[in-house]
Amino acid sequence: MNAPMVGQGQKQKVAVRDLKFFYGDTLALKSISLPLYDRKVTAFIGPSGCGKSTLLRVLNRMYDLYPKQRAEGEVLLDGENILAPGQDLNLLRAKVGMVFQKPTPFPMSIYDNIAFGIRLYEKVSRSELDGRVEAALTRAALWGEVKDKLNSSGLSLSGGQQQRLCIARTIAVEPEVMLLDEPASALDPISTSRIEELIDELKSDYTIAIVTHNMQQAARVSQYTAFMYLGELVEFDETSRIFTMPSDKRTQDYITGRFG
Ligand SMILES: Nc1ncnc2c1ncn2[C@@H]1O[C@H](COP(=O)(O)OP(=O)(O)OP(=O)(O)O)[C@@H](O)[C@H]1O
Repeated sequence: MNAPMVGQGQKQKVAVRDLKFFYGDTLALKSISLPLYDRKVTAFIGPSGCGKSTLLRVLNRMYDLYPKQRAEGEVLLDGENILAPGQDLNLLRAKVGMVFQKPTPFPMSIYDNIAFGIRLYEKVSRSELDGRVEAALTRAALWGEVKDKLNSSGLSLSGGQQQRLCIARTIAVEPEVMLLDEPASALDPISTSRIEELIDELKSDYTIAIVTHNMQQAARVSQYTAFMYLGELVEFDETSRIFTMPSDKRTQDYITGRFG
């Protein structure tokens, strides 16, 4: 595997080292090592069941909510192993935010969807909160569409708007890393391209990992791509290389649609 040579000179915001992941006795990730470079987008691709979502869920210890799931190895965030015991998981999840495939707004107003997370982590005045809500919605390219109905339910928005609301909610707590699990797969083509534009824009401030089944999307939005197969990392490289001259035949077969 060619990971150590790729992206030399770039800062590794996250370094995954020899990561194994178990669902009970089943090994779902087999010694994965890869970097997430600072303020770059890394796409995780591969056939269904290869472990993309599992890998993503390790990066903010989402799996911790489930007693039979466990990870071995290291995931260094700015050099600190987030898998080590004694981590403050709330703080970790504020630093490493996640957006899911299906938009999941809270059943509350648009304003409160954003304000909720801020209030959870910080004590801020009402006027400061207003500013933070506006800034997050603006950053998620949603402010113009919702500024006159901030008290309406988040659930009253369209699917694409709901997903941008969820991205705004993640941005509002000022994370450093954003994990996106097929964020556009439930959306129409116009909403999808808005989300892709947004990802491109967000990478100036955030380190982003995205799981996608859409090869064109991976090629459009990411600078680095990890191709996984049966719980292994087959290849990690610059996206342009993965899609033009992959070094492994399985990657070649996958990106040309021969399997998966
Ligand atoms: N809760 C679970 N309990 C047991 N095994 C699981 C669980 N979730 C996932 N797995 C197994 O772990 C492996 C990786 O699954 P994962 O969901 O990470 O794959 P994926 O690449 O994200 O797939 P997809 O593209 O279909 O979403 C699969 O073999 C899957 O069956």
